[in-house]
Amino acid sequence: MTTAKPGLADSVDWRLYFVTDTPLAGGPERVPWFVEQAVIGGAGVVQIRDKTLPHDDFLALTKACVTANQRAYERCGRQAALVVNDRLEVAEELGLNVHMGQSDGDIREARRRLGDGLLIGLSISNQTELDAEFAAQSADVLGLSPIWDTPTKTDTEAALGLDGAATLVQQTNRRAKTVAIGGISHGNVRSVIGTGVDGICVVSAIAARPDPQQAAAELLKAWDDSSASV
Ligand SMILES: Cc1ncc(COP(=O)(O)OP(=O)(O)O)c(N)n1
Ligand SMILES: Cc1nc(C(=O)O)sc1CCOP(=O)(O)O
Ligand SMILES: [Mg+2]
Repeated sequence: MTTAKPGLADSVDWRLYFVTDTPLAGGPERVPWFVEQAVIGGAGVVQIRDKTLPHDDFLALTKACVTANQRAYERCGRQAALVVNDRLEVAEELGLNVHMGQSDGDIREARRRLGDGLLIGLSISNQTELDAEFAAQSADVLGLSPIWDTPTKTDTEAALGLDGAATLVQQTNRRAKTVAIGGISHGNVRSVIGTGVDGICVVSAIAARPDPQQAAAELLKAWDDSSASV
């Protein structure tokens, strides 16, 4: 077993990928509202990320986000692919996709446990990491990280910049989906889309905005505006 079954990654709309942030939302009880608003605004993927909650609280938060995603579906007819950050046991228990960093454990073990009906994301910060992953591919989507330094997460590798991201996208030969993360805002999103990634991934550009639904809709619209030039 390697990547997920054929067609699964293609069935996801990667263009706008929202990663939750509990402090920015104002606490765990506020996170599901941000998820619902982001999905109604057009996010095709939502990652539940909380680096500090104990297991049971994170499990409850993730379940509440599943419900929020269903509520969004009832309101707008669309729902997002849900991804669990780091916590493979929660992804396994709830039957959700997972995103892992380079230090989050063995991605091949994650594939064995999740099977081929769920998607696995992996953070990639340089060519060496990309080569290592493709030597025995398990990931369906690569988070190119970070594009720029960001106050939202400071323990990152060196920033790739637009040229670094574009080079990595080319090196994938489309063997995996690519999403860009780190420092992406309404002001620079079009330049990131121009690197050839399948999606842009944001935290604060949605989670720190008073109207997350509108913020998401504006970010998604950047794809329409740029489609003539990509
Ligand atoms: C889509 C996406 N890409 C990269 C990351 C960062 O993952 P990681 O390096 O494991 O850092 P944490 O998010 O776990 O702090 C991501 N979460 N999502
Ligand atoms: C969760 C995360 N991972 C990153 C990485 O580079 O791996 S940067 C990041 C946070 C991105 O936040 P914002 O959109 O507010 O810049
Ligand atoms: Mg991680």
